Amino acid sequence: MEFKFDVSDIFPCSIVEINPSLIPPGFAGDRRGLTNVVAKVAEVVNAMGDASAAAQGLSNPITTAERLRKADQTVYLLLDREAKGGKGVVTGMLKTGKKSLYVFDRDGQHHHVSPPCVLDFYVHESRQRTGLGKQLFEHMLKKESVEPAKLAIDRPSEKLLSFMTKHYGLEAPMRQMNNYVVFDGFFPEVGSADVNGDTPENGTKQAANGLQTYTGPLGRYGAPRPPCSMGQIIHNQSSIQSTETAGPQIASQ
Ligand SMILES: CC(=O)SCCNC(=O)CCNC(=O)[C@H](O)C(C)(C)COP(=O)(O)OP(=O)(O)OC[C@H]1O[C@@H](n2cnc3c(N)ncnc32)[C@H](O)[C@@H]1OP(=O)(O)O
Repeated sequence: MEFKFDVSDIFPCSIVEINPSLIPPGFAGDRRGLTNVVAKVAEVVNAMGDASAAAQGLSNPITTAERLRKADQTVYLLLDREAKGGKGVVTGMLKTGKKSLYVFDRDGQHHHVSPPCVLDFYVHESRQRTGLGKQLFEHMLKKESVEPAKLAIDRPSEKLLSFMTKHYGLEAPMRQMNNYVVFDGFFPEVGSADVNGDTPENGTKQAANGLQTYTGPLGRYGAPRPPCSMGQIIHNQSSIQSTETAGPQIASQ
């Protein structure tokens, strides 16, 4: 995707990470330069978010600069810095972030997890199926030190499911009520150190990696029931407590 300004001037390498500050890596200008560059980064993020939404048939973009500013998420941008006579084009975008989720495994056991998630992923139509998606995804895996099977994916398209099968051998997605998908390997093996934890009275099992297995009653959307007795409410004892964020997200964003 082309922009009216030179993207190769703003972004110093072929894959850049954009965090909520919207300041590109390596920026070393004055205050006015900063305002200018942040506006350009916002324009790129918004344009890639719009293109991704259009490619997925969504009426609203999942990725916008405004949303990124408010969330603890990362947008990775892939560039061809040599294209257009050195002006550069943006060829791909991948957004990740941690989410507090309830997910169930193949045995129907519910878990409360805060995994790294793939939230939005797009490669420009003119460059799809040329390996750029894999290049961007591999970069993210390395930066976030995560294995593909440990990711949760928000509303994956058929193309992305095919991508996960082709490149990482991940098949038979476990589709969740919140529209996320996880694969075998997401949950720790039974008997591994990860699932050995205390079982407190509230029916949750706290694992070493923060994964909680919930064995109590489930409420709407398959989530554990909120505190129901006055005693629980007064003493702020919910049925389950997140290790990562205040409230688990049932619906995707
Ligand atoms: C959480 C989410 O973001 S869900 C939404 C994911 N994004 C989209 O569906 C938007 C449109 N698609 C795309 O932007 C891209 O195709 C991506 C991001 C899914 C993959 O990026 P690419 O650069 O095409 O991937 P890459 O070239 O590394 O790998 C190719 C593989 O991806 C899958 N794939 C890519 N395009 C397609 C397609 N049109 N139809 C089916 N599978 C596809 C296939 O497995 C393909 O392998 P193959 O060509 O041997 O069949």
